[in-house]
Amino acid sequence: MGQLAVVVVAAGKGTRMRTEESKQYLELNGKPILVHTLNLFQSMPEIDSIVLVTGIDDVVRCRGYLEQYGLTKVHQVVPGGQERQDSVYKGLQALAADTEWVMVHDGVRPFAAKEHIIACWHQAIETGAAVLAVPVKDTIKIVDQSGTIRSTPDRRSLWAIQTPQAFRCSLLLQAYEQAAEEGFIGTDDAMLVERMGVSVQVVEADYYNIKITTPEDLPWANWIIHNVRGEKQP
Ligand SMILES: Nc1ccn([C@@H]2O[C@H](COP(=O)(O)OP(=O)(O)OP(=O)(O)O)[C@@H](O)[C@H]2O)c(=O)n1
Ligand SMILES: C[C@](O)(CO)[C@H](O)COP(=O)(O)O
Repeated sequence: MGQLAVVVVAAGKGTRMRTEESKQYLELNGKPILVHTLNLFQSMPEIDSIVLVTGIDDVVRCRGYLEQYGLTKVHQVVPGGQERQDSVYKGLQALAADTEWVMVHDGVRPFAAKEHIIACWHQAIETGAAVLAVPVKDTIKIVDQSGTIRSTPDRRSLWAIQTPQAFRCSLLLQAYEQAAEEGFIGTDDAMLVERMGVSVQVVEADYYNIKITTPEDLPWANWIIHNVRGEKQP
């Protein structure tokens, strides 16, 4: 089926978390959040290799984690860029030349379910590109600068997009090259593929696959790790 690699991006500053330490290094049940995320892919036989993208000042610390936590599938640790998109692009450029399939994943999403990750990859094998997502539970409004509601999209067609996002590697690289040439910045990887006119499929996941973003996510993450993922206290 060809080599499957994961690019895990963890070069963000975690501004919205408002902690001194960047959120990917905060401890959850005795280990950094980022290590939980890397362990997830390390433990999956379907994954051949991992490229880790970190802040320029964190490369050495992260290389230390590889040894400390037995993360043997992480073949490259590369410094990221200003925007998430820059970091992903650097990760893609570090992939081995024979990588046929790539998944991009946020370093601060430690709870993606393995069966959903595999379903996402299988969907990408069928159609070229797929992302995990959940139907939105709230009513979403389009609101203008003055705070006035302009429209209410039909909720049945709204999905909250997660990672991993899986692609044929050559397709995603082409999308990133084109976006770079045209100065386009998107908020996820699929957007860059969509704007090439290529269809991206959604694969339904679950609501536990949170992106740890703001302080109130931390107690929720702590609950998930024990009650959903079944980890014992260290
Ligand atoms: N220049 C960047 C920005 C983000 N990320 C990564 O992209 C993922 C999702 O981004 P987000 O949750 O927005 O993280 P931060 O950018 O760190 O958070 P904030 O926007 O609050 O500063 C995170 O794993 C983050 O480390 C990255 O690798 N490089
Ligand atoms: C890629 C992503 O996680 C999908 O939900 C999200 O768009 C990342 O956005 P952020 O601005 O980096 O939080």
